[in-house]
Amino acid sequence: MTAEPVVHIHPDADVLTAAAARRLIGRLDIAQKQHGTASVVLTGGTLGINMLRAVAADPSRSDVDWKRVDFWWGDERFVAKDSPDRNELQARKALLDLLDVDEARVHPFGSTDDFESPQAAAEAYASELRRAAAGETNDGGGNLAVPRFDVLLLGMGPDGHIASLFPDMAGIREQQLAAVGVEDSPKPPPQRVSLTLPVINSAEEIWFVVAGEDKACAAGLALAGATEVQVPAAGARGRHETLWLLDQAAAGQLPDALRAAGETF
Ligand SMILES: O=C1O[C@H](COP(=O)(O)O)[C@@H](O)[C@H](O)[C@H]1O
Repeated sequence: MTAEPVVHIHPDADVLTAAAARRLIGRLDIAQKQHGTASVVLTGGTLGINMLRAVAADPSRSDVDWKRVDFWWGDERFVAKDSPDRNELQARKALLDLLDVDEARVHPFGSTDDFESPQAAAEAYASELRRAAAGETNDGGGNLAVPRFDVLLLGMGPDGHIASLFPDMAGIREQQLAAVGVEDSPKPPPQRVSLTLPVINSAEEIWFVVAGEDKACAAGLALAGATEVQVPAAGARGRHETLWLLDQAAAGQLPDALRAAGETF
């Protein structure tokens, strides 16, 4: 089962990140009430990190018991652990360092400090996913063993890339592995590690958080039926919800029917 995209349009990037942050807090609270724990897959990128800052600033963040939240990442730049390029480091500074988290539930990708290649870091992440999946029944990843992801956040590049899956490259075509190493990312830094599309699509809910005119063309193509190889964002579908949280500028080239059906906030 996969969910058709639903579009929410916000006036600007600040309103969008504040609304997405409030929504995430509410969703994690519900997940904890249902399952005892909650899990979120974080994204890097401008909006992804600004959204985490907005979670930190939201007074309702105390609704969530952050010690019972698992934090995963959709992708990582394969650089040194203390590099400012690391999605993990940016997320820690924006949010995790301000919360009382259980470090055993924080699952960053490995860095160049620990692994010789992005492929080795990807294999290790797949093993960590398998370990976390043990004891959970989640068949969403097909033959890939993955834990339950309550919410998976995605930014999107102007080329339509999601996580570190780029148009017309090997990563977006990968169906057998849970995570892949990337050697030649068109966006620097060139070496990266990423979840694959089947694992992304095993999430209960996928939320795109996208702002800016430079993203409008890719958003329009993704929602108008482009293939995932052309526009990787087109292939991401949550099991129960696929939400496109956009600002007005990013929504500028949506198909008319979707724009009309989209909720404006
Ligand atoms: O490099 C990356 O870029 C994308 C999009 O970032 P943005 O700054 O254009 O919003 C992001 O989703 C990904 O996690 C990150 O590694």
